Amino acid sequence: MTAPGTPAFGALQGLRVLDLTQMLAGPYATMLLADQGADVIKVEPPGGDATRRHGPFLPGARPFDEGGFGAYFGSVNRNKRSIVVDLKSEAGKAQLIAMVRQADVLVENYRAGVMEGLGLSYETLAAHNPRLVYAALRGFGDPRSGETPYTHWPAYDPVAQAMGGIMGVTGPEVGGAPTKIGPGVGDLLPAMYLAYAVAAACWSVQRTGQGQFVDVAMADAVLALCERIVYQYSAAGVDSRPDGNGHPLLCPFGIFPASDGYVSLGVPNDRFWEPLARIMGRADLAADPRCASNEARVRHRAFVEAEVGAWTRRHTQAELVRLLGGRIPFGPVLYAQDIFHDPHFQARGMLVPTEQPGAERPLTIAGTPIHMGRTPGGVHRRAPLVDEHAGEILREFGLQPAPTSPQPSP
Ligand SMILES: CC(C)(COP(=O)(O)OP(=O)(O)OC[C@H]1O[C@@H](n2cnc3c(N)ncnc32)[C@H](O)[C@@H]1OP(=O)(O)O)[C@@H](O)C(=O)NCCC(=O)NCCSC(=O)C(=O)O
Repeated sequence: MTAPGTPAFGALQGLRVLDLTQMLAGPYATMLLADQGADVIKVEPPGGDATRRHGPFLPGARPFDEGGFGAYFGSVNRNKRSIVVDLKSEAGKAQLIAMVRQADVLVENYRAGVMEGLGLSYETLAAHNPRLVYAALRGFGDPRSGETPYTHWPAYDPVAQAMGGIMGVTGPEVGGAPTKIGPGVGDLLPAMYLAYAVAAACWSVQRTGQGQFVDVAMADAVLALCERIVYQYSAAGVDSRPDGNGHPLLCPFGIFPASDGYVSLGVPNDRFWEPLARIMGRADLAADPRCASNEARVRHRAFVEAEVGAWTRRHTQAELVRLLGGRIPFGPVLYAQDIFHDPHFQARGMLVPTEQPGAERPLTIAGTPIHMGRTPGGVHRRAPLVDEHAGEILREFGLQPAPTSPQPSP
């Protein structure tokens, strides 16, 4: 049956998700569900999710202490509705349990033990709804699926990036200190795994009628991304170290200078090496024993990268686009300003204007990279104000406002 608050679009239409998440990791996971049509109800603490205060704020935008939100919150909480429920009050706990009885999924990213401390453990909630898929995202996982020395450590993105192995392979090759990846992959990756796991668990509910506890650790998700360091160490005893802008097994494969910026190219096989050498005006390199195969190029990496780099830096990015685009795996290194003007991202719907309440102009946020032919997802609703949908949500669940819960905003 389709839940009343569910938008009429998306493959997950009809899936009701109670979203008790905060910061980036949990909200990104529920955003992935909401983008495909799930009815994601953000259950916020009194005062709202603290990340509402993170900017930037467009001129005139409603401030966070009046229930508004900055761009950080606006990006990852689109397509969701909001209700404030004080889970530290008896009335609030009862309200959540009543909502759980009618929901399909609950997602939270508190520290291990927080929900138990509130008397709202998975076991308690599953007793009220055995079909519930309960998804937890923590720094080092939940004790239910394996206690570790770090189970109770709080964690943010850099912690997961450091311990999951990705910082150890990122940074300058020579004398390189470990380097953090720009976007919060320590949050975003576990969020993606969690959303995938929720979808899988929901399919299992369809077949068995039973929900389950789903647990993704940030550190594990990052290691899963770094699968190469695992097999390299296992097979050859090779410890990880910063890869620089290249690849330990492929060459040329990385970033090269243009006269006015940088470009990237990936030429691991002869099918692309031969045309690259020809376009460079260096047909001799296609036959040179130092370059004849990927293995030879990896062995003579310094020579190959110097030859390719000496040629690329004589051209502008635009010239290189003309010479190499579509002929070999190639692309210019783009910054945000370039991306806003690039026809590809416009055509693919990746730059989506949304309302930031009170603001004089729309806030552009990143769209969904998922395109589905029959059940398209996308951004259909701006992020919610604090408690914005309390009235309609309570009505849909057949509930009265809890005495401690603020009245719905006008
Ligand atoms: C993010 C955290 C470090 C934040 O730590 P804390 O600020 O100490 O929060 P905790 O989760 O431990 O506890 C939350 C507290 O809020 C209370 N709480 C929560 N919701 C409610 C509501 N609705 N009503 C009343 N009280 C509430 C809850 O009972 C806890 O109270 P008390 O028990 O009384 O304190 C931690 O939650 C954590 O490690 N989470 C798992 C990993 C994770 O998701 N990290 C963030 C990734 S995002 C990221 O890195 C990034 O954005 O960058």
